[in-house]
Amino acid sequence: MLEAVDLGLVRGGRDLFQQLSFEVGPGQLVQIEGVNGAGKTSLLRILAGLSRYGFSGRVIRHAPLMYLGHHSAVKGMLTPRENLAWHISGEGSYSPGEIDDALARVGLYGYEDVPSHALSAGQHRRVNLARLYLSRAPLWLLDEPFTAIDKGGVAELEALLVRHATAGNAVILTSHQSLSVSYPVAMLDLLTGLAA
Ligand SMILES: Nc1ncnc2c1ncn2[C@@H]1O[C@H](COP(=O)(O)OP(=O)(O)OP(=O)(O)O)[C@@H](O)[C@H]1O
Repeated sequence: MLEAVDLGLVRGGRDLFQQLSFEVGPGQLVQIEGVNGAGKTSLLRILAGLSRYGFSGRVIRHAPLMYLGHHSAVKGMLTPRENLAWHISGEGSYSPGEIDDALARVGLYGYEDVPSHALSAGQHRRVNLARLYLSRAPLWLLDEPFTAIDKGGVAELEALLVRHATAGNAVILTSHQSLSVSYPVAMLDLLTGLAA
């Protein structure tokens, strides 16, 4: 689904990674590991095609992807329903029922029409995560998807990622926590590459 070939990135005079090559195929759940500032977000943005310059190597994408960034892109003036509809408008057409169903799946039933500035940090993240329930992209690139999510939400999200991978899709994510899933998680180290 995705090939990274000889990727290299220097930031602030520091080599974050060099000659990093790996392939991610159907069914794979890949976790990028590394300490704060190691370059996980930078790599994910390169993989997503959001960083076009400043790195060496190339990325070959064989499948449509969805990227969910670290920072919440939820507009405070809009409701969760409006935010979600806006975010997924480029991916296809969805009925109001599908949008409400996605919000319900992330625990936002009853909050569909509340201005988003009145929601908590975790609820903001959940508005973003609702996009995954509507996504038709086979490859998901997720930057710290568990941030600010409570225990129940983490378990549901883990189950969703496993379902996505099991269905022959792929997920690449950054996270500082280990996933509690009964599914193989391939660890991607920025210095040594993808563990077999
Ligand atoms: N726009 C930028 N300009 C210059 N340096 C940057 C920029 N963005 C990130 N960096 C630097 O690149 C390094 C890697 O940042 P990145 O956000 O990719 O790390 P990370 O592994 O995701 O960290 P964390 O676990 O803290 O989220 C950091 O040292 C950071 O200071």
